[in-house]
Amino acid sequence: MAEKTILRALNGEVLPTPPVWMMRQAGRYLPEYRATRAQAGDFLSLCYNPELAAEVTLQPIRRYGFDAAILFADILLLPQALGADLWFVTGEGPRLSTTTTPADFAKLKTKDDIHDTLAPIYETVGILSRELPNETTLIGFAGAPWTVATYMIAGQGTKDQGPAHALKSQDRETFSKIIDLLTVSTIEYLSKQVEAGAEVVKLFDSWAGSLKGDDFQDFAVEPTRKIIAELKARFPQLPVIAFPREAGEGYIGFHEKTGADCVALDNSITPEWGAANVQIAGCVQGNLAPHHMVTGGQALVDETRHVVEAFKNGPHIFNLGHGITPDADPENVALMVETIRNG
Ligand SMILES: Cc1c2[nH]c(c1CCC(=O)O)Cc1[nH]c(c(CCC(=O)O)c1C)Cc1[nH]c(c(CCC(=O)O)c1C)Cc1[nH]c(c(C)c1CCC(=O)O)C2
Repeated sequence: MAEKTILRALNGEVLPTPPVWMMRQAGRYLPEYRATRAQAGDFLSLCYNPELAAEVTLQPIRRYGFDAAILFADILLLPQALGADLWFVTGEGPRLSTTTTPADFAKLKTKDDIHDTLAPIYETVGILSRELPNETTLIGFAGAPWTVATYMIAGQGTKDQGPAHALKSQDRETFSKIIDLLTVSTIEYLSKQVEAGAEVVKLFDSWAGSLKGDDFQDFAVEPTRKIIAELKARFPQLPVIAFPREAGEGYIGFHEKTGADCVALDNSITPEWGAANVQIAGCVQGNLAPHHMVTGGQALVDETRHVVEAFKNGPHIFNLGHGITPDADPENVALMVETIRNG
């Protein structure tokens, strides 16, 4: 039987205390992260510097003793490896060269040509698998194809993913080709992470909630199912976490439809709803609202206890419902961890 708490929960075990980690746990709310990022120069230079990327991954483990470390990288490194230009505008977010026409698509590389660009990421994974404490699980990740496609098509983050929805209806062929290229490339990218030492992988589908009806099946469920099926063919023991953020009713049956071992829940659903409708099918991860890491106090303690209590009868990994924000207070994170572990 697996020893590490995260692997035990992913294997379906119900633990007396849920293991815990946080999305974006290595991030700007930590002064030591800001210092290392300044040393690297900027965010992308940090992602591609294996020593420093490993250092920021380890910082929250040292501070809080989280049960898992997530590789420090970004979901947009894959489109960059496929040939898109990528840069970050401070205070605004990512920008990419757009892929919207057959000619744009034809310029992209193939799934077999991504590894030169991504080699430093695999090196970071290798360093982490050697340096992490024995009890800490190493999580690799990628964006799910739909979410990554929304950025490639719009060239930036969008509120409603309008440009991706438009391409989907106006040039279905090009849109589908982008999704398919991302699907096969993600399989190769995650396989290399696993070979380098990732013990679990997570697929971030941050914009799954904007896919409705058949689109949710075709572009959130199906690419995720294909990626998981091929990864499990290659690595039969590999646990996979899927995060179809704001899927709502779409969360129901997501384990069975995709083969995910764990489904991560966001804050748009209550823990009770998640337990009754999603955890019945397997492990869930979540779902404390990230604002508690800013506001703290008794509400943080009460809500942390509420989440633990609601999920206590099934396999559960404690996490936030989305990434911790830069304005969070590191003391509040300590209070959350203390509350989970000591009641
Ligand atoms: C949509 C998306 C992106 N990146 C990611 C998603 C999906 C999850 C989600 O919905 O949050 C995922 C991601 N981004 C990052 C990680 C590393 C692992 C982790 O800490 O969870 C992961 C898993 C680091 C990061 N990725 C980014 C930062 C902040 C960069 C900085 O230091 O300035 C970090 C730590 C930048 C980023 N990267 C992206 C955006 C939109 C931004 C800008 C927004 C922001 O500033 O928070 C794309």
